[in-house]
Amino acid sequence: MLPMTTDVPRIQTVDILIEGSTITNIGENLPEEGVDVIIDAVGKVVLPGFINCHNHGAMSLFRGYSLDLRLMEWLSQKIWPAEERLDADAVYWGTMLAAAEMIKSGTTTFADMYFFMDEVAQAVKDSGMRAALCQGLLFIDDQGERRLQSAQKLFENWQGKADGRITTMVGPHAPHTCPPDKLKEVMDMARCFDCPIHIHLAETVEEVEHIFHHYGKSPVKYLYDLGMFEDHHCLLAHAVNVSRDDMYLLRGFRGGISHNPVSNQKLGCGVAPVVELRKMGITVALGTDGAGSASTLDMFEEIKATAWMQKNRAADPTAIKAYDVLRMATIEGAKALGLEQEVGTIEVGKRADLILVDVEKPHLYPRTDICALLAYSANGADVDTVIIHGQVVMEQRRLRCMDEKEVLRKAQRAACRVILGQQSEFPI
Ligand SMILES: CSC[C@H]1O[C@@H](n2cnc3c(O)ncnc32)[C@H](O)[C@@H]1O
Ligand SMILES: [Zn+2]
Repeated sequence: MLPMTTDVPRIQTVDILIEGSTITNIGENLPEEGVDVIIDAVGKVVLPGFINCHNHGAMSLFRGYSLDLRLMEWLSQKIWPAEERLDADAVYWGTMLAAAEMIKSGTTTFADMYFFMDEVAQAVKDSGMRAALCQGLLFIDDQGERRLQSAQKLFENWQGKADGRITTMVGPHAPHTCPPDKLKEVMDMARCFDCPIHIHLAETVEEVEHIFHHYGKSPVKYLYDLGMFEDHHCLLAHAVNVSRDDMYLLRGFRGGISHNPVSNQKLGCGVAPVVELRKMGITVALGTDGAGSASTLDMFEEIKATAWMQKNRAADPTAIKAYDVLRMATIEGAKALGLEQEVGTIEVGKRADLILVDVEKPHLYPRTDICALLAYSANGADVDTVIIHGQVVMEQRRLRCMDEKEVLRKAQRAACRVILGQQSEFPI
């Protein structure tokens, strides 16, 4: 196993004992008496499950729909009109589709910001995943107040539910969709619930220009001056277009950044200064964003994209190493969500959120440096078995908590309804 507990890679050949939802012992040749289920991990590498720190799960319904546009055109002309046709059933099956894909590619925890959060939470409960959920709070129409009430209901109904697999956050969408008075209200709400804040920040140059035009400062400085980084735990999605001054303002803030490189590349947003942020001691985790922009929810793709983009940005292949990026996908993700006491490493006392990666494959031979093979050569289809909260949710690539065919069928039907506005099928 690769426990991700140390700053440098440490591979151990050991047994892992799980009792209930918790890892209770790690060691060589642990006794088998009284153990109900034994999983033989020969030929596999056991890792902590990946933590996808920024997603809009039900946007998996928009995969392949409306591509090759700038962010604000994509959102305002295509996605937001389609999202008006969303209903509870569509969000449930869209999130189940996302959960199926995430589990099958090794993700055990995800952060989600969306609408119809009762259905998102139900899908998390049913799929067996762990998630940090927030109602998306946009104030661009007359629905802002209703969304604030939904955020309160999400906290009241779901915080700590599904055996503790669900936690909640407060989710102002972005500086350009939330006016300052609403951001203050949202910060009060986060303080009152003792919840983290999850927000998109500095994703595009257009956002930076928009905020500069209205407030005469950068998006980071705008949130800083509002007091967002004073005492709140914040999860900042993107932070691509940040200056050196912005980075100094962020130094020491509680929480972390979700770097989402595939979505950033696809939308032409730029390359986040990950190496510099990390050098300043800022936690940088990984996320996919919704499959509408990222196209897949496979964290192995984010791991590779991070490595390639940062090496290229620095014109230096030593700028970020395979193990650094694996840490960003695991323990750094746990820190960004405030869940580092629970998940992110394989340690006695932590929740049993583990993945078994099958390395008996041509593209993972010869057995040289395991970290390099996992970060640069493996892909989601190499994940064989997934355990979340002590429960085996996938074994030999078969999902155990959902009927995969039903999920595909129901998601297809929902996507037709939401995108086409009717029950008809897409032309092939
Ligand atoms: C308020 S719920 C989430 C909201 O965000 C939209 N969205 C999806 N991807 C992005 C992105 O990359 N940047 C900003 N906003 C995004 C989604 O469509 C929902 O409306
Ligand atoms: Zn997003």
